[in-house]
Amino acid sequence: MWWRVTSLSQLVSSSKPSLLNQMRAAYGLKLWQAFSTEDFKRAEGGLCHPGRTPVTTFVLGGPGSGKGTQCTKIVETFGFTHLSAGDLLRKEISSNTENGAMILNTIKEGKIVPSEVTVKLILKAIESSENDRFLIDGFPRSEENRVAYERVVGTEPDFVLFFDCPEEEMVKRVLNRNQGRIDDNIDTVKERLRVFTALNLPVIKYYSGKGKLYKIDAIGTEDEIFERVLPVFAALRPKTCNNILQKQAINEK
Ligand SMILES: Nc1ncnc2c1ncn2[C@@H]1O[C@H](COP(=O)(O)OP(=O)(O)O)[C@@H](O)[C@H]1O
Ligand SMILES: Nc1ccn([C@H]2C[C@H](O)[C@@H](COP(=O)(O)OP(=O)(O)O)O2)c(=O)n1
Ligand SMILES: [Mg+2]
Repeated sequence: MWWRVTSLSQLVSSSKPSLLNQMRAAYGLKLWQAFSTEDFKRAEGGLCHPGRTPVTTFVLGGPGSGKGTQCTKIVETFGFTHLSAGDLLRKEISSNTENGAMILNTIKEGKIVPSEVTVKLILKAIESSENDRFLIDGFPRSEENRVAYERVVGTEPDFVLFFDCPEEEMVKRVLNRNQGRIDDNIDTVKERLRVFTALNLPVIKYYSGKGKLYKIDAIGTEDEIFERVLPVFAALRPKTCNNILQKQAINEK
């Protein structure tokens, strides 16, 4: 199997008190404040300008798998900035920009907008934010997306979440989403599922091969799923602390 099996499953198996509450007790109410900028610093250089080294997490999964729902919870708990590629594209449509009509048609047909357009929107959003940790939701949706991002940004994401959900459940959720979205209909969702399998699964497989993928079972209540997400972020701290300690040791020599 090519999925990365995280060694964190023990952490989520018994949830009384919940892992979230255990972490709150350990770090205080606003968990993300425990993850200082220093914790997240990696190599020299930066994403968009010198000295800037944000943490980036890609959030993947089929339509209706719960990406947006879980991103909201991650933001509340860990202080990430949520950048939904779909939201950025929908904003282009409602602002009547030069690409608006093309984006609308592409989304209606369940296809993928050219990478150049989407990467530019994501970069603009990162650059206009002061934050140093980003959840990039619904991107990359194809190898073309992935390669374009890496070419422009010059780095890979720190890790990738994949919400694994059966098709039947995804269809049910999309058709009940009730947000007035032009693509939340049976014909578009069928095409989106086809596109997901053909174009997005190879990206997921790619990150699995790189050891960056965290596969999350997306069946259950929103809170149950979030309990599965938590250890992925909790694991950031010791790892990055180790890096900092190593750096300090080198500097002190
Ligand atoms: N665990 C869950 N169980 C049932 N419904 C869910 C769950 N998580 C999210 N939903 C609902 O399913 C729909 C799709 O969720 P959303 O977060 O928009 O998914 P995505 O961003 O992956 O398309 C929304 O109406 C949301 O409220
Ligand atoms: N990287 C991306 C992300 C979204 N899009 C387009 C095509 C997608 O079907 C729509 C909607 O994306 P969005 O992430 O909002 O959809 P879901 O939350 O998975 O239902 O936007 C894209 O073309 N390229
Ligand atoms: Mg979404």
